[in-house]
Amino acid sequence: MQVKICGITRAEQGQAIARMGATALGFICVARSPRYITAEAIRAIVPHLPEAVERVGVFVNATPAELVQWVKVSGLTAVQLHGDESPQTCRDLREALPGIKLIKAFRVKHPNVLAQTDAYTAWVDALLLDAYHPTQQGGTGQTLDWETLQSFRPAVPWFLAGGLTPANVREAIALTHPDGIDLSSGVEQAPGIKDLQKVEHLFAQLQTIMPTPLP
Ligand SMILES: O=C(O)c1ccccc1N[C@@H]1O[C@H](COP(=O)(O)O)[C@@H](O)[C@H]1O
Repeated sequence: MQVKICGITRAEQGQAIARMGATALGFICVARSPRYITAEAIRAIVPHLPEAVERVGVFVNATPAELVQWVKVSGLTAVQLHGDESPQTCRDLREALPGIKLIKAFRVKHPNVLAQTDAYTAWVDALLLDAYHPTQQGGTGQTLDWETLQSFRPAVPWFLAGGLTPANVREAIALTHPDGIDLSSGVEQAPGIKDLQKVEHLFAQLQTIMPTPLP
């Protein structure tokens, strides 16, 4: 099970969370987010992290040229496309960002969004499903209707996101069987500041359902 913890802004927190067993750390590269971090600040954090941990930049409708520049400056190993990026944009990014993993995120307003994901799987490494919110693009703490995801089995691995917490993560996994989970506001004390006790509680919960969830 992949475990991505998103909204990292501090090196010591990223390091501690990686040590607890996160397989990926997310950095919010969206200027209007309260969890925003610059490319230069990510670059300063990266040397403190284990090499094996994926460093995921989260973007909303950034252009390919902007993404190339962010990756070059920051040391990201993956980008999460959390806006309305088209399959063609993902295809272009595949070429523009060789060696960088692409994760296409969908904010699921209605279950029919799931059918749209098929058009992306040839161009991305993973999908991510997040909850829909009318005014915010992510980090909302809203959950999806997990019942509607029970038979979601795309051709690439997928992450469940949206309002996951140490208290609900076991039920969410049991109902949806994702390849990975992604948590942000459910393990933070304030936007951009993680609550390490909550993260520890999360991994303790995961340990009860997967004896060896950690890398
Ligand atoms: O966290 C943000 O501020 C954010 C801003 C813009 C796009 C995505 C953002 N976060 C992503 O939201 C999901 C779920 O967050 P939560 O667990 O419900 O708080 C996660 O994938 C973040 O990467």
